[in-house]
Amino acid sequence: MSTLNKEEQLAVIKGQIKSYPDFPKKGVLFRDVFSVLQNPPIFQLLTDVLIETAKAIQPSVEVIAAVDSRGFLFGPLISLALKIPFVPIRKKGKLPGEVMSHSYTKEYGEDTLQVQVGSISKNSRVLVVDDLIATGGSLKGAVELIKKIGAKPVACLIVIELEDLKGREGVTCDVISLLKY
Ligand SMILES: O=P(O)(O)OC[C@H]1O[C@H](OP(=O)(O)OP(=O)(O)O)[C@H](O)[C@@H]1O
Ligand SMILES: Nc1ncnc2[nH]cnc12
Repeated sequence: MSTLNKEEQLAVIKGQIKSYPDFPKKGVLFRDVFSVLQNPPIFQLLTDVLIETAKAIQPSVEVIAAVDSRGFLFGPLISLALKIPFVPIRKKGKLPGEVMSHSYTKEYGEDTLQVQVGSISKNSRVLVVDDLIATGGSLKGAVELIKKIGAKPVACLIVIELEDLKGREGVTCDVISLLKY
């Protein structure tokens, strides 16, 4: 794998992603990132590419935040490699203590995200991680929450981008995606 250039590495990862028409609703083509995790060498390759990409972000990031739940597959791995804290942004009702909330619309429904007040130091530079951007509702919600608690979203790092849905347009920081559909 290591002899492949970046473009070839991304092509190998993309080749592992399975797509399911009409899931979870008619008209949605579901891109299943879990299919990558079923192949350890390709999961390792994806993890390495994410870590390398996160390390190159300028200004350097101080905290990794990831979106419940598929963002949790990758966010902690990146935080360990960069030796910086990991903070979860969870769906409503899952986090104890004082939280801030943001409701939003996504490709196949509505939801509310929450973050614990005090989980990220004020003015910290944050990288937001998720598996996929569709309409951008979830990512936009996560970015707004990070701002609400006084931290600074520097960029979002996403595995899969559904470009036709133009989700990145609503997100108020840089969006870096590895695989475009
Ligand atoms: O750009 P959007 O239209 O907001 O859609 C993208 C979001 O949808 C999926 O999460 P989902 O809410 O289905 O939860 P899950 O990760 O727990 O499956 C995906 O993991 C993203 O977080
Ligand atoms: N098309 C899609 N595939 C996988 N996850 C999604 N989340 C929102 N839209 C999605």
